[in-house]
Amino acid sequence: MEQVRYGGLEAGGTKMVCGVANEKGEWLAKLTIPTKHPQETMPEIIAFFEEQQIDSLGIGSFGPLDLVKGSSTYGSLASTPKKGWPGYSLLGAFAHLNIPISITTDVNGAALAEAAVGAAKGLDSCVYITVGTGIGAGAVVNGTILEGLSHPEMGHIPVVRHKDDRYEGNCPYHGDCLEGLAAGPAIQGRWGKAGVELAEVSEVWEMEAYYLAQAIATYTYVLSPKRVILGGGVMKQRHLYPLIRQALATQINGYVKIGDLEEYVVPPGLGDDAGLTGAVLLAKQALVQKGLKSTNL
Ligand SMILES: Nc1ncnc2c1ncn2[C@@H]1O[C@H](COP(=O)(O)OP(=O)(O)OP(=O)(O)O)[C@@H](O)[C@H]1O
Ligand SMILES: [Zn+2]
Repeated sequence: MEQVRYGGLEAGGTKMVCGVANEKGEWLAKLTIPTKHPQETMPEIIAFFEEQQIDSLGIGSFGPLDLVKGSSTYGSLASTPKKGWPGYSLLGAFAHLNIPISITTDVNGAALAEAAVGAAKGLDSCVYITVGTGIGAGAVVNGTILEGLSHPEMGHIPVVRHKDDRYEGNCPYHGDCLEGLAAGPAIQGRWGKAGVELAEVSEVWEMEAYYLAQAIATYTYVLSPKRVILGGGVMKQRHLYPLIRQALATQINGYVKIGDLEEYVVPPGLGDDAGLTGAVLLAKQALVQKGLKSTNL
């Protein structure tokens, strides 16, 4: 029998990573191109997947996305500031391939990949948070990615301000939500320099940890995940991990029995392939759901 070919697309605001993998998860082909206007970027991606003769496709995309079941614009990008992309249907772009397609957020894809083969391997729940230009989080609950009305927007939860924080916050929708106070651009806006140049300034990271710990406490109370994975550019400041664990312990104050915090709050287990791995797992699930394949994942 010919081998199955799973297509994965990690659609990012900066770059598009495409890959094709077989059943064993071995990469058969890959393509990375910069994200420009969709009219420029998408034809190359579509041609790649056509040529690769994939059997199903998984997409983990930057958002916000319309994932409202039954919506006529299901699988389209919503109000992104990226030129040309609002309203663009990622799902529609591949409809003519006539294959099963599954689409979710990049962070849901990353959570799925981490739960399957990464830092939460063997667990049936986790939350994956990225702290970069924005803050986003995805979750696996009972072995399945979490979607509902559409997809979660965990980066935009309200947080209690740090007593020394005078920064107004920069979320265009909420001002001082989590993303508005703690994503990379908020660090730059508050302290006047990019995070990478502030590595030695302890107040910066103490405040950052205070906000991220609040988010983790909230996700812990609401979702009760078995592990929380933190990635993204800002988390390259490795000293943030112990600071976050400490702040989390203080904030939860023993109310939830978490166990070893070093095992609860962890860095990603997958490297640069995380997004693509998640996308390929979605492709596998899409094929199984269509009944075209019966093996378990
Ligand atoms: N080593 C570092 N230390 C602190 N901050 C960093 C570091 N590297 C990158 N950043 C910050 O992370 C942000 C970029 O995040 P990231 O590298 O995850 O890219 P991104 O893909 O644009 O983010 P997003 O996933 O939100 O779209 C910038 O605000 C940058 O200042
Ligand atoms: Zn917000």
